[in-house]
This record gives sequence, structure tokens and C-alpha cells, in this order.
Amino acid sequence: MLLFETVREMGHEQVLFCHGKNPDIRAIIAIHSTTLGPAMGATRLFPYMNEEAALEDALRLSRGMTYKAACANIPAGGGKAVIIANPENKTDDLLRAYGRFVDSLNGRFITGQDVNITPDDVRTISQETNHVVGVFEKSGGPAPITAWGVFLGIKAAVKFRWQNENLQGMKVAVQGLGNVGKNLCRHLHEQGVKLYVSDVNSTKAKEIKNLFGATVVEPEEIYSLDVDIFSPCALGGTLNSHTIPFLQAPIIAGAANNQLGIEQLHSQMLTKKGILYTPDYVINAGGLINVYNEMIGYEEEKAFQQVQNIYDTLLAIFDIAKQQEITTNDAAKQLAEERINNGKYSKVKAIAA
Ligand SMILES: NC(=O)C1=CN([C@@H]2O[C@H](COP(=O)(O)OP(=O)(O)OC[C@H]3O[C@@H](n4cnc5c(N)ncnc54)[C@H](O)[C@@H]3O)[C@@H](O)[C@H]2O)C=CC1
Ligand SMILES: O=C(O)C(=O)Cc1c[nH]c2ccccc12
Repeated sequence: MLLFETVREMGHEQVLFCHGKNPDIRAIIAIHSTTLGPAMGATRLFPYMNEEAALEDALRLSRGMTYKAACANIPAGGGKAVIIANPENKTDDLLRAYGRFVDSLNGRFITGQDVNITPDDVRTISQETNHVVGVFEKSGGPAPITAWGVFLGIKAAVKFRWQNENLQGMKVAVQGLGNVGKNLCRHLHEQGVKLYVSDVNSTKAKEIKNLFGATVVEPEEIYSLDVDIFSPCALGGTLNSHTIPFLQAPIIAGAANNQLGIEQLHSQMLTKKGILYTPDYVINAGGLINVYNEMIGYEEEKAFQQVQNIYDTLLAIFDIAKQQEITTNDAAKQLAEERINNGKYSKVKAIAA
């Protein structure tokens, strides 16, 4: 891989390769942009197949965070970190060593809990750095508010597609029943939605069946269901050349980051099939909104209003896509880049003043 060519194309400011022998640590901190504020993004620990996969994850996720913050009107930039490790080998020493790397960035990067990192782990990291959020959660953690944002995003897509304000009687397929998926199912159930669900962990699927009367299907069956909405809430890359041909749902709206395998190719494939795709980094901004508000002093009403705005932002993005005959993914990117450029401009003005 040509490193500088890749980061130049994707627009990253800085990529840090963190290494240590004792404890044995390999981590990548990707800072995509600090134009609108410090780069924010949670840290993921994962046993990546190889270094390329880890780097690609960090680069794509961090760029997504820049767009996420811009679309949500949060004065933050985008970053993301990945620690290459098996969750079984996670030790306090490893987490503290990682914390020292985060600290070396002096607040250019602010992080917290993502896949395979627990709130306890974040507390361990915080022994070495103050640049973490969610250590002492003031708000119940980001997942419930993320789920609420996804629920609003589903409502926006339904409104745009069918001019319908109501989800009563609709069929929704939810892939992944973790912290976000489970909360999302509860909101949908309360609105009279018929749920179809899958999780690789069958205990979680049974729980949702018992709680909300959901129909459980096998993980690979979730794509081809005859439903109104497909909601990917598991891991990234599930919208790809293998799965898209099976999709029947006219709307895709879910929480997972990096849902599109190859962004341009697969967003175009969805558009060609007449599927309304709700850009992941717009619909799943609730978590970022939550941690940002925790950082500046949590006010529930303010955080709630910012999440509520996801609905109108999505309607605006759907409109841009329709008017300009572009994918919803490109429309969201356009909105984000416009805001980042305006931010750049006001920064220059502020320095000149
Ligand atoms: N928690 C948050 O506030 C935010 C989460 N996200 C994204 O949303 C997604 C879900 O997040 P969480 O619920 O917090 O994670 P989680 O780890 O609690 O849940 C993920 C669930 O997906 C299941 N799963 C994994 N592979 C699957 C497959 N192939 N088919 C079906 N199920 C599968 C897992 O067993 C697990 O139950 C992730 O992609 C995350 O990056 C994005 C923004 C914020
Ligand atoms: O939306 C994402 O992918 C995030 O990383 C959001 C998020 C959750 N916890 C955090 C802690 C610090 C910065 C961002 C986050």
C-alpha cells in the first residue's frame, strides 16, 4: 500500500503507528481532521487479519467521524484508533500503554469506548490520559441515545419515501442486537412495528423474541426478507456485492459504521436498485452527540435537541440527492465538506482579526 498516496486521497492530517515491546502493543491512531475541533473517535480493539485491514478500518472510520461531527453540527473533528489484539490478550498494561500514546497527542485526539473496549477499560486508559470521555458516564452511555437517533432516522426515511409519519404495521429487519440494536427494537416495538431480527449470538436473538415478539431468522437470511426497512446494527461492510442483490427492503437505515463495503460502488448499486440508503455517519451520530455533551457539561435537553436534528438533516440530505441526482452518501459528504470549508474560512478570519 502506498501510504502517503492513500492518506492524501482520503485527506488525513496525521496517522500514528504506536508500537511497544513491553507491553507488546500495536495500535494505529488516525486523525482525519481537526478543522472544526479536536479529532474525536472511540477506540476499537480487534484481532485484525492483517495490518492492512487494521489501517483501512482506522482510516475509514476516522474520516466517517469527521463527516459525522460536521453533519451533526458538533464542533469536533474526526479520528479513530484501533488496537490490533485479541480481546483475550487485553491487559491493564496494554491499555495504559495505549493511554500514554493518546496522551502524547495533547488533546488533538479524544477517545472512548468502541468494539471490545468496556467502560472499565476506558477508566484504565484514563489513568494515563485525561483525553477520554465516558469514564464516569453522566448520561447512561452512548448506545441508548444512538438507538434513538437511528429510530428518528428510520422515521425520516419513511416520511421521505412514503410521506408517512407513522411506523404502525411496518416490517423492520434488525441485524445485530447489541447495545444499539436492542434499544432500537424497543422503540420500534412501541410504535407497532413487526420485527425480524438476527444475531450471531442466539441468546440475544431469543431475548428480543421474548421481549418484543420478534421473528428470529438466521444471520444470512436477514438480507432477503420482504420487509419495509433493513437496519444494519452489527458490524461494518454488510452492504456489498454479495448481499445487495438479495435486498428487498426499499429503505436501509441502521447504526453500524462503514455499512458500505466499497463506498462509491455500493452506494450506486443501492441507488440503481431504488433503495433509499440513510448514510451511516448521519443516522448514527447520537453517540458522538452524547459524549461531546458529556465533555462540555451534560445538559439533557441540549443533547436531546441535537439528536432530534438528525431527522431534519436526513430529510435535507434526501432532498439534495433527489435534486442533484446523486447518491444519498454523496449528498451527505457534500453537506459535511461544505461545513468543514466554512469552518476553515472562519478559522482563517479569526486568526486574521
Ligand atoms: N454504541 C454506540 O453508541 C454507537 C455504535 N455504532 C455502531 O453501531 C454498531 C452496533 O453497536 P453496538 O450495539 O454498540 O455494538 P455491540 O457489540 O453491542 O452489538 C453488536 C451485535 O452485533 C452482533 N453481530 C455481529 N456480527 C453479526 C452478524 N454477522 N449478524 C448478526 N449479528 C451480528 C453481535 O453478536 C452483537 O450482539 C457498531 O457497528 C458500532 O460501531 C455507531 C455509533 C455509535
Ligand atoms: O460514533 C462513533 O463511531 C464514535 O466513536 C462515538 C463515540 C463513542 N464514544 C466516544 C468517545 C470519544 C469520542 C467518540 C466517541
